[in-house]
Amino acid sequence: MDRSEPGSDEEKTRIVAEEERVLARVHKHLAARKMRVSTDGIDYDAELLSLRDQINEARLEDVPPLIEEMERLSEVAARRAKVVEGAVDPDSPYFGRLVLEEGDRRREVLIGRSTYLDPRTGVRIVDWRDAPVSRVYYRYEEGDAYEENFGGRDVHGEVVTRRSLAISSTVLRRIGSPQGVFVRAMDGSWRRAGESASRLKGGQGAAMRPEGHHSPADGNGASRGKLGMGLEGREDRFLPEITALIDPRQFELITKSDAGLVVIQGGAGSGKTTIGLHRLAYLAFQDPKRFRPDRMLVIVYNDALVRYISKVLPSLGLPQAGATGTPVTTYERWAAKQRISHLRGLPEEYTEDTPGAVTRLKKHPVMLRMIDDIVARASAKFEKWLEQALEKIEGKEEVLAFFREQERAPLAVRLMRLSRWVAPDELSEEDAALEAAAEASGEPSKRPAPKSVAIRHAVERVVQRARRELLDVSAAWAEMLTDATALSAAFEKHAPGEIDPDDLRTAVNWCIERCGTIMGELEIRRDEGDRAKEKRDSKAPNDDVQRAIDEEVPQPKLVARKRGGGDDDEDDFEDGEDDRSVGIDGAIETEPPKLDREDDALLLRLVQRLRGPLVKGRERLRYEHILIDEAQDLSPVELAVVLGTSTKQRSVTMAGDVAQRLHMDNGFKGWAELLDAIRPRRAGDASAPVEPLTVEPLKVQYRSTHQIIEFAQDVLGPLADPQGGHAIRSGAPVELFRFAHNGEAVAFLGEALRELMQSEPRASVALIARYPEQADLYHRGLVNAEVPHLRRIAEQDFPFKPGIDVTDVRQVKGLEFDYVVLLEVSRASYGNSDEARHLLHIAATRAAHQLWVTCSGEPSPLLPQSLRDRAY
Ligand SMILES: Nc1ncnc2c1ncn2[C@@H]1O[C@H](COP(=O)(O)OP(=O)(O)OP(=O)(O)O)[C@@H](O)[C@H]1O
Repeated sequence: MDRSEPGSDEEKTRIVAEEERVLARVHKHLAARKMRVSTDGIDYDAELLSLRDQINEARLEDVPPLIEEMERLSEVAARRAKVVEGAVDPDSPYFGRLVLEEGDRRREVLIGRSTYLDPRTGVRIVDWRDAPVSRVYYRYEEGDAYEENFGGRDVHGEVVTRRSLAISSTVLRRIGSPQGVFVRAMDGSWRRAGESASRLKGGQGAAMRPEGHHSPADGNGASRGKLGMGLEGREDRFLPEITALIDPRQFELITKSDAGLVVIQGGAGSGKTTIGLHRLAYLAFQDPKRFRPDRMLVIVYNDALVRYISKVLPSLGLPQAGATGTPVTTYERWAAKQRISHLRGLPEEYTEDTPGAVTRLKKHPVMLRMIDDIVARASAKFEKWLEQALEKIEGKEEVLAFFREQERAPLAVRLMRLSRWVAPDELSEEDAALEAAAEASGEPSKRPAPKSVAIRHAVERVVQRARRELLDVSAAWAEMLTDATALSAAFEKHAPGEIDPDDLRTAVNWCIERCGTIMGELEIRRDEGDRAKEKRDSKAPNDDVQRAIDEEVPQPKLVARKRGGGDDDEDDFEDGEDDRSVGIDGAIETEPPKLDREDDALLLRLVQRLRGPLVKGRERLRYEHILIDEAQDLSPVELAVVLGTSTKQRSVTMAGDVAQRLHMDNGFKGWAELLDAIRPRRAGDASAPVEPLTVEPLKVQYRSTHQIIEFAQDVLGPLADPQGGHAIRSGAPVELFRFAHNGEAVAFLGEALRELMQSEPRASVALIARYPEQADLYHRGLVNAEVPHLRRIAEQDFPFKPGIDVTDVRQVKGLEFDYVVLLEVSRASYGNSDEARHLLHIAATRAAHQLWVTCSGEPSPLLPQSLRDRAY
């Protein structure tokens, strides 16, 4: 469309004027209300107190109307409190405007982040989470007829006007309407989005608009060799602003049923994280009691996202993460915390150099089957002991039947139930707490308990023994990882051909060495703990559920073992910092034993299956809703552990993208396979219900331009999903720049970046290398080239501010930047492997508007041929 035709200017003027008028009216009203609230507010408390006095003194027949009046008044007071306190932010009071026509009635509804209704003035702001009005906003377009149920009434109507608005610091800055997107420039003038961008490019007609629809004629190379799209005045893409733009498909996912597992699969930048977080906010609004913020959990991929999301949660109406807020964490942090709190005494540090073969083994879905087998073997062993102990006692069959009926519960719970059943009068507080914690794991049997003292004694003896010998999680873990025969049999049975025998050997050898040391240390500490315990008053009440089921004695922090230092056993377990051992000859000695990161999941899964659900203090650790972002990068065992903390309704959102896998060794094959792997399988129950699986695809990739998405799909090669999504914006072509030497590359980029920072000081730029060392090199070079606003990001410490972040590809997952330059996309950095394809895909799709690729050696074979042909 020709943007300069007079008609479109009139349209712009009319729409802008309309919206400015509405905003002025709302501001005027809000200012007046502020005055009113402070001067003529009714004192509802006083009125209610007076009514209460009247009721006390009233005759019987007068009481009902007084009570009715009291109820009415308290409702009004509550509503008013909600509305008045409903914190309409005058800086940004709403982000959407609807004009609805129902019969001969027309009404205007503004959509915002909280509700504010004033029938007198007709100012009506409705919270976006408040259906059904929000449904009309999100699901219908301007001109659509709708049918909705408002407060029990079926209503037909038409959407006369539907606009999205960006208002910040009280100023209207952007209007989205079917007639076009209008943006306020710094000088206060209004333009259609796209106009100024193409003008900045010398009017060559390349449609580098930050908004609008993609047209194939766009992107004709007008910007070759120039970084920057003239994004002055562009809209903020941060979460709060996106609430206005959510599309009907995304809205459908946000408002999905509050029970069951939902998998959102979507290409890079299709809004998975956005939707997951809005879903959290929506659920909390619909049922604030159940979805209390602190009863939900958000697991994201990295620390940068933890920081970013914690910061934006309040804008979605959820309190800041903290004691009462929703915990936002990475899986690794969450798992380490749980593991340390449930299994004290094990090392708290992790090895940095876990071999790939070990990771592959420990993350393989077969580990879940191994854990099933361990639990089944332990139960069988217990049954055998029980049978032997009860051999000549009448009623044996009944006891065994009771134990077998509890099959669904973790072993510790089964033992506890059994001993409570035979000796109900010996109910301890711990037992009751454990039962409460295990409530979801199958009901206790209703059989009448046997009275025989002989049974009682025999059962107690066997239960005691089992608690000592069968519930030892660390021992089970060590046994599982070091039994090469059992491991290879399990692979043979469940995943034939999925592990290389050499890999298995390497992994088992590694585990034998590590588990041996760790278990040895644990053994000594237990002995010491036992001795210490003996000294203490052994009858001291212990009301800690965790300890009731914890056979391991809590210990001071494990520190380095001195070896070769002579007789210094006494020093082995000092409660102190890491005292790396120094031998007689002064040489640095062996490191203290460490776990592999992957051990956390295995240990925690064993805790869940043997001892019972994870706990927090005295209560079961349970989340009403769990959002797991980048779920494709968790292994089935890790997911099973996290999902084991969801409530019975299992309200879970898993967001992910098969194309953005980073952990190639986590056994991920697809969503269906993943869910199948974590499906509960209980001994002897092959028909356990398969969890209903809904994989919900998101098809529109909002972040990046059509050119960037095409490039990113190309580098995936055979891994690309033919059903993948599509971009809706068009921009500059992706460029490849080849240099003879990286010094030349630095000089070239230095100039382009200096220019960019000058012309677009608000732009966010990422320079993404494959390896940290490359990032260091470029960073140093660019500092010398005096590029301003330069930051070297090595540890996820992105400031989310305009400027240039020089980093490596493993840091950037889930993030986004206006411009991205991929550094050194050479054969050496991105060879022909699946991992390199995924990495390149992830790095490229961080760019919203423009992508450059540089290389000073032989270009990567993953780069599209056409790009290599036209490289600079
Ligand atoms: N309906 C929408 N309209 C406009 N922009 C949107 C919409 N939904 C999401 N976005 C924007 O698209 C970008 C990508 O969103 P988000 O980060 O949620 O995607 P993602 O699928 O999680 O991405 P990735 O897979 O790369 O982690 C963000 O800038 C977001 O604000």
